[in-house]
Amino acid sequence: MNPLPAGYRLVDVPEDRMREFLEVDRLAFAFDSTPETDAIVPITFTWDRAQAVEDPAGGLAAVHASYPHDLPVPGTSIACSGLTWVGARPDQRRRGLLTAMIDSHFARSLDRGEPVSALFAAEHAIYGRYGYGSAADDVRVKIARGAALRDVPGSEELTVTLATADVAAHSAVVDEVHRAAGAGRPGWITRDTEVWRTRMLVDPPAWREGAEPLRIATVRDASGNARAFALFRRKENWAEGGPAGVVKVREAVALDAAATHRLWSFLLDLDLTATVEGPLLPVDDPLLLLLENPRAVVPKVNDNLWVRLLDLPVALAGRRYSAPVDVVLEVTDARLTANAGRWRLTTGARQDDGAYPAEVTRTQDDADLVLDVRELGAAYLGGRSFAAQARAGLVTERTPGTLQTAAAAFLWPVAPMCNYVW
Ligand SMILES: CC(=O)SCCNC(=O)CCNC(=O)[C@H](O)C(C)(C)COP(=O)(O)OP(=O)(O)OC[C@H]1O[C@@H](n2cnc3c(N)ncnc32)[C@H](O)[C@@H]1OP(=O)(O)O
Repeated sequence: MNPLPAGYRLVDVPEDRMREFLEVDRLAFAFDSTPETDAIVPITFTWDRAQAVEDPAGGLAAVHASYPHDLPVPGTSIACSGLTWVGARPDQRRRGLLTAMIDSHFARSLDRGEPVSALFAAEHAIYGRYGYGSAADDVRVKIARGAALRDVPGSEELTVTLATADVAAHSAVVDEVHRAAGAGRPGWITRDTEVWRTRMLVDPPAWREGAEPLRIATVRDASGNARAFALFRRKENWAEGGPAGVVKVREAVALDAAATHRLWSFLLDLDLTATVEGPLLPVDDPLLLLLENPRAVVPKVNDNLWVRLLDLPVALAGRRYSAPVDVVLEVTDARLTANAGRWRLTTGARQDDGAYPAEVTRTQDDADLVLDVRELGAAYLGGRSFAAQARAGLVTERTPGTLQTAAAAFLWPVAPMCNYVW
């Protein structure tokens, strides 16, 4: 455990210290809020998972919380402690407060039976030192109005309705489509509480930046079943050449190719607009394959989820594998030393879905691959190849041929991603 400076201590944060907690986060992230916005935007974590560092005078110097996520991993899902709301007051930085909070977060997560932690990183440089690996990417695209899509049979029969987004009217349909659309995608964390389902649809005026209120487009089939939705707003803009409005899409999710086609045909052809700014999309989103001219799109790829294996054998046995493998991994882990050492990962019989379960046991046998827990976290969701990591010098192959088989087993055919930042 990292020692705190003299006089500082870790404390639980009960709800009656909410104002102090939020004040630290606002100072850390340099943002302000208003009572009107606070009244609309619910706090999504629960106070039993909030923790802080108190300074010697009893004030809060740094804070964090976590969510009890059910994290989809290749072939199944696993209990995951989602680290969030991390912040240190600017006048309390760089004296080890985050490091102490991370050690505590790891210990508490393990006590709760959560073998994995995940997060969205505010800055790329922060979390690798704690053994988190960047495990997924997302892509944001800017698309010109009118961009053509390849034909998809069945798209024409689907209908689109437009409404102003409303929690009571739309949270159920948004949840239903989001849940079904992401089934089988590692990292696709669903919104499992009422508070989260509300949070996805709130629209305080302060967030609009001059654009219209949040709208929802819902795609339905002939029976009235929802097949896709997009949450978006248009921002009016008049340029010299005429109308040049922007469509800012918060979320766009579809169940299949026809629904994807229908949804994006609508978003890409709104009157008085010139550009569509997409939401977080998986790097293998069908939209990217349906565009007639993908070069007309300006893509921006960012790191998405970061993953930390807290209980290595439970975490590795808690996902499925794409191919048979029998490999000894020699792992370094400076913070959680119970993970360090050699582990044999052996897959069992192929399941009906084509994937393989695995057993993970400690071994004294010679290592086939040598790597840090950070690289194992990066590969955990199936989106980063050991072979690529080896080319970057981050994984060492000791037994020729094992890089190929282990990389094939850990990779997954569906790209990992979570489509909202928590
Ligand atoms: C999951 C999430 O919630 S992501 C949100 C993270 N929060 C933010 O980005 C808000 C603004 N930043 C902050 O509040 C703080 O700078 C924090 C929370 C990122 C770091 O808190 P601190 O208490 O200063 O971190 P701490 O002193 O424990 O630093 C540990 C190490 O990380 C390094 N470090 C910490 N933050 C950063 C950073 N943003 N960039 C580069 N290095 C960093 C420190 O230099 C130190 O390195 P060292 O061990 O080599 O000396």
